[in-house]
Amino acid sequence: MSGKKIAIIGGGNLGSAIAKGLLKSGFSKAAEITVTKRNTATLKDLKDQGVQVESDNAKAISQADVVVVALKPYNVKEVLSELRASFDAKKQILISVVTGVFLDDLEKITLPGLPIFRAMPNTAIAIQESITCICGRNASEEQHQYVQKMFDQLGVSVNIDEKLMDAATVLGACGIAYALRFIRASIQGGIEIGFDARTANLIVAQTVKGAAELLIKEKRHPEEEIDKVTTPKGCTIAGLNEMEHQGFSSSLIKGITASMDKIIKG
Ligand SMILES: NC(=O)C1=CN([C@@H]2O[C@H](COP(=O)(O)OP(=O)(O)OC[C@H]3O[C@@H](n4cnc5c(N)ncnc54)[C@H](O)[C@@H]3O)[C@@H](O)[C@H]2O)C=CC1
Ligand SMILES: O=C(O)[C@@H]1CCC=N1
Repeated sequence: MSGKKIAIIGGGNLGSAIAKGLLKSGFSKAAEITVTKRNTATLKDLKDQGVQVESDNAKAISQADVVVVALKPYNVKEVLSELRASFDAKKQILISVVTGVFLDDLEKITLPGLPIFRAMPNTAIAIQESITCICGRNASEEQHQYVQKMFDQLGVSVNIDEKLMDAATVLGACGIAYALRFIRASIQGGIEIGFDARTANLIVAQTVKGAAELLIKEKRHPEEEIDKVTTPKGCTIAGLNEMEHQGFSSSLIKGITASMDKIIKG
């Protein structure tokens, strides 16, 4: 239990997922979390669990020890610059999960010297299975440890250099969508070869989970595991090679670089 009051500014997809993850993990009590949104009606689920929902950002920030900003990138400057007076650089830390807004910009919009972190999680944070890349400035060792502990409760966290934050956005945050699209395509294939959608979904999702666990728990390289599956002249290699002839790996790599270009060039 952290004991700190956390204000999440912007209770959309990610802001709400963070609140749910903090609750489920036991890192925060419901009464320690405030989630803000202009129209709080859609936050009923969180409110029913005892989370404070609020449309007044200034009030939420001034009562918080930790401010998590989960606004859309184009809203950040406008919203935060009006809230400058609510921050306290001596007592608070700011954690931004916003894509493409630098530590430099965040410090200019808020207060000089305010301990500021950028964290890039993905939506699996709602079930404590996110990968979250973190970087920060102006923070003490204790504050760094707090932020890392917070995101470790919500999955796995890794400290990175800020210059890799856009790449982290693509690989981890966008990555969950790429993985889900792989799963959806596999389900469609599974239906074509005879399964009903529900059974295909279960088989594919558990297969992907197993593949990921082999890499995470056993620290194996994917190709080492693939070699164990590909019987000579067998059906796996026939399928894999056809996928590669159709551009499977190439399309993924091109998709990843297209996402990166979109962040960099807008
Ligand atoms: N959705 C995702 O998977 C990820 C999103 N991000 C980043 O997180 C941020 C939020 O993304 P989403 O949650 O997907 O967007 P979203 O649009 O679902 O959430 C933003 C929320 O901010 C609220 N909002 C707008 N103006 C406000 C104001 N003045 N005061 C309080 N709330 C206000 C909106 O009503 C909305 O609910 C973005 O910057 C995005 O780049 C980062 C990693 C993953
Ligand atoms: O698509 C987006 O722009 C956001 C950033 C990472 C995930 N969703």
